This record gives sequence, C-alpha cells and structure tokens, in this order.
Amino acid sequence: MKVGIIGATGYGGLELIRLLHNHPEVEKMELFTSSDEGTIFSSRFGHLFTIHDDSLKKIDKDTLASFDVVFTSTPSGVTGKLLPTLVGTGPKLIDLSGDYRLKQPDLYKEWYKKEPAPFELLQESVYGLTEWNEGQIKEANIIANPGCYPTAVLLSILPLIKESLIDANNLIIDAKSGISGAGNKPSQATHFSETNENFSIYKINEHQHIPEIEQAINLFTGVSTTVTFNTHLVPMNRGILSTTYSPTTSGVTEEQLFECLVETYKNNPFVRIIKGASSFGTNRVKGSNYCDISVKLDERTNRVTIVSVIDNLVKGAAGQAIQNMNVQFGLSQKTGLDIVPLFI
Ligand SMILES: NC(=O)C1=CN([C@@H]2O[C@H](COP(=O)(O)OP(=O)(O)OC[C@H]3O[C@@H](n4cnc5c(N)ncnc54)[C@H](OP(=O)(O)O)[C@@H]3O)[C@@H](O)[C@H]2O)C=CC1
Ligand SMILES: CC(=O)N[C@@H](CCC(=O)OP(=O)(O)O)C(=O)O
Repeated sequence: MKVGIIGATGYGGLELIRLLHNHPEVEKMELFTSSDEGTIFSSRFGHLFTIHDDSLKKIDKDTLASFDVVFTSTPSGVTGKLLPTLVGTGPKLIDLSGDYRLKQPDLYKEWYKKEPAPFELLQESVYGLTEWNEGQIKEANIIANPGCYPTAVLLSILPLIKESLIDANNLIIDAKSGISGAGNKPSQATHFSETNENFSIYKINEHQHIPEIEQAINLFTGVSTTVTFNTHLVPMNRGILSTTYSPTTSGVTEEQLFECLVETYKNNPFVRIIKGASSFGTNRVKGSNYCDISVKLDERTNRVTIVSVIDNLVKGAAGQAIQNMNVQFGLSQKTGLDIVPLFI
C-alpha cells in the first residue's frame, strides 16, 4: 500500500508516521508539507534518523493521485479547500481535522468560525468512529476522523443511550486533555510557564466538539439531545479522560450498565470495559489505540459516573485513522496497531 501524509510535521502526522512505520501492508510512505519542501525529515525530527530520511514533498494533486490512501492532518479550515481538489483522483482520503465531521455547514461556521467545506462533500464523507460505523467506513472515499474528545466521550455513552439505560437529556460531560491536543503551534494558552503547575477549564460551553457529540448521538442512537460538555487542560503531554454524569433510567443496576458495554464491544479489540474500578488514569492507554471505559452507579443519587480514557494522538487521532484505513482495505482492525500501552 502506498500512503501519503499531508501535515506530517504536526503531532498527528508524526504519530501517523510512528504507527504506519510498523504497518505490514504499507510499502511506501511519503510526507507532504505546505511550508518546508525539500527538507530531510529526520534532520528536523531527529528521532526518525535512519527511519525516515526522505525529504518533505510539495502538496501536489498529480503526485498524490498515485497513492492508495492520503491522510490529511492539518489545522481546521485547510481540507475544506484542499480535499475538493483531491476527491475522485484516486486515493482514499482520511481527514483528521474537523472540516468534514459536521453535516450542516452552518454548524461548522458557527462553532469553528471558518468557511465550511462544500456541501456535497460534507454529505459524502463518513464519520469514522470505527466501532460504530464499520459498514459505511468500508465503502467510504472520504473519512471524517472523529475529534479526540468526541472519541472518548461517544464510545463510553453511546451504548447506554442506545439501550435507554441513562437519561440522554441530562448529560454532563467533563473532559480533560493533555497539551498535545492543541497541536504543535506555540501559543499563549499552551506556553510552558502558563500550563505547568496549572489546571484550567477552557472554551466554557463553547467547545467545537459539542455539535459533533450531539450529531453523533443522533446518528448512532436516533436520540436528539443537547449536552453540557466542558474541557480542561492538564499539564501533561498526552491523554484524555472523560467523565460523564447522568441520571439512570428507573431501576437500572450497575451490572446492567456494565453488561451493556461488554455486550456492545465484545467483538471490538480496542475497547476494554473495566469492572468495578475505583480509580482510573490515562496511563492505562498511553501510546496505544485502546479506549478503556468504566461505569460506577451512585445508588444514593441514582446517577452513574461513566469514565473513559484514550491517548488523544492514537485512538483520538492517528490510531483511529489507521483503524479506519484497515477497515477500508479489508484488513483486520488490529493491523499495525497491536501496541502495548506505555504506562510510565
Ligand atoms: N492533536 C490532537 O490530539 C488531535 C488533533 N486533531 C486534529 O487533527 C489536525 C492536526 O492536528 P495536529 O497534528 O495536532 O496539528 P499541528 O498543528 O501539530 O500540525 C498541523 C500540520 O498541518 C500543516 N499545515 C498547516 N497549515 C497548512 C496548510 N495551509 N496546508 C497544508 N498543511 C498545513 C503543518 O505542517 P507543514 O507546515 O509542514 O505543512 C502542521 O505541522 C487538526 O485539525 C486537529 O484539530 C484531531 C484529533 C486529535
Ligand atoms: C487540548 C486542546 O486544545 N485540544 C483541542 C482539540 C482540538 C481538536 O481536536 O479540534 P478539531 O475539532 O479541529 O479537530 C481543543 O480543545 O480545541
């Protein structure tokens, strides 16, 4: 398989390179840039010395036409314009940005404050939450890889909403992320002296992943709802922990909630349901494509606490993108992704 990566110099791109390097079906990998053409990749990223010593190439649709798959890992607003030039030229397109996730252009405009991608391509793109959309992903030419937060949130709550075990009209979702979630471009908000020894909430009630979560709940369960969703920055590099608080439906037990998750994901290698955990952290999944989920019912309040953890750069980005590529090409989902978490 011949694979191209646009945005290879970013955090998502670097993670694609790390994982695809060990993918047995990838024979050739070329890296594309909008700003650093001709630079030897390993001269910029020394950890790839002897692993990827080729130069960065200019983004060019005729060159890209000979690839089997092209990953775009670029800031929002880029692929809305770039992908229309690549659609139909040959490769399968897997976009890691938010540009093709929201079906309604007005929602994208409202939450991303940017111009949306063309309407027809928004309708053609397939939402790449692998465990929930395998059938469509298999046939897709354009995959909108989910956001990092929505991946952690949706995997943990969709089964319980679908089986009406929780009250989908009262969801409070509280999520925390490591700083690599913000990408490699330095900013005031991610400056070391302002993130180290600090813990902050940001984009209060305004996060762009709110409409994505609501759209996906509706797509996969048929339930229309609004959610309270807030995000926090944790002074660590990788990892997302999502905690959802929800009232349960009358009479539901912790065992039923647990069994629902186990049953939903019994054939899905990357979702692990953990029984009776009283503590839970992102080091369970660091560097891997796993999403670990735990549920605990508070019988005093009849509210359930649903916790999930992912590595934002793996299951939240590059890993899930490769999982989707595997589905598209008829490979086992685990191909190239069978990685033991780092833990420390
Ligand atoms: N970081 C994360 O945890 C996650 C990120 N995402 C999304 O994935 C995308 C990539 O994220 P991330 O890797 O963190 O971002 P980064 O900011 O780290 O990297 C983005 C890369 O895109 C390239 N780029 C910038 N502008 C353009 C342009 N106009 N045309 C083509 N390429 C461009 C740059 O490379 P060059 O200058 O070489 O072209 C840059 O290195 C984003 O949309 C992000 O929201 C999704 C899930 C998780
Ligand atoms: C820690 C951090 O800043 N995370 C980013 C996640 C970005 C992302 O995934 O945004 P897209 O929807 O454009 O893909 C954020 O909260 O905006």
